Amino acid sequence: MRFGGVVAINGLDLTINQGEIFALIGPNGAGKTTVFNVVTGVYRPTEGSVGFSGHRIDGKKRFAVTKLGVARTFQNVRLFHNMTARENVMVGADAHHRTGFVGAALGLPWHRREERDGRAKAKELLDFVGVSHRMEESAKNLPYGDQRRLEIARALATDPKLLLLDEPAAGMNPAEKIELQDLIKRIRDTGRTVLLIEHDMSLVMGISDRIAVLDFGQKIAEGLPAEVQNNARVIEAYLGAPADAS
Ligand SMILES: Nc1ncnc2c1ncn2[C@@H]1O[C@H](COP(=O)(O)OP(=O)(O)OP(=O)(O)O)[C@@H](O)[C@H]1O
Repeated sequence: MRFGGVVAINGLDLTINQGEIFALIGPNGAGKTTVFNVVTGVYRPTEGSVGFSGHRIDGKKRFAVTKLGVARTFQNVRLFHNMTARENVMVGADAHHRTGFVGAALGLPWHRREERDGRAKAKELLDFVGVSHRMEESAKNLPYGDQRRLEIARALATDPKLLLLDEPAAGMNPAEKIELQDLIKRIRDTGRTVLLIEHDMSLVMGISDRIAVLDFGQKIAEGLPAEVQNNARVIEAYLGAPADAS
């Protein structure tokens, strides 16, 4: 993937298995968020392809990728600040609803049923992420850690097979990180696949089934947490010095 003269991802070959927690790590600017943007249809890759669940999805529109079962959260929280937590989750679920705007405006019966089901589903998801006690509060009044979990609930509302989390632990305190770790495992345990970008190494090492390391748009290592942690190229990329330098 190029942006003018910048090659953000270069010859990257990644296979993520169904039902695993896969982490994408690497120094700032390595290309991690660009991978998310290419997978979710924000950018059409200048070369290469992306396959998901038997479909080729590179270049597809964002809503089409969502419909196929891919959802994401963003590096910076993106919520509807004046809507309640529950409404934010219901908006997330709209990607799968039948009626849309016209049905809502006409008050069609199946729209009313969807609305009722949507409210119940939203509560369930907020319970699942641990924010249901604040579901009628405006998103902007939630503590930061709860906003991040609300974002995850909103992404889950589309019932994704693959969930992409972009730095979910950023700005969280240690207790919130432990809860997040547990939440990500529970998401995987419901049968979903999780692709994670994260800078917090203890979180990454603690929950990932496999890890790939990017540096300047290229994959420099891939494997189990213990393998990646001890890889000389990875240590070099992070420390910015040859691995054997003393
Ligand atoms: N829309 C864009 N236009 C131009 N350059 C871009 C664009 N998006 C990303 N880049 C460039 O691509 C490279 C990879 O950026 P990317 O945001 O994917 O890195 P990252 O690994 O997610 O970094 P970070 O950990 O800091 O979020 C950077 O050099 C960045 O400046």
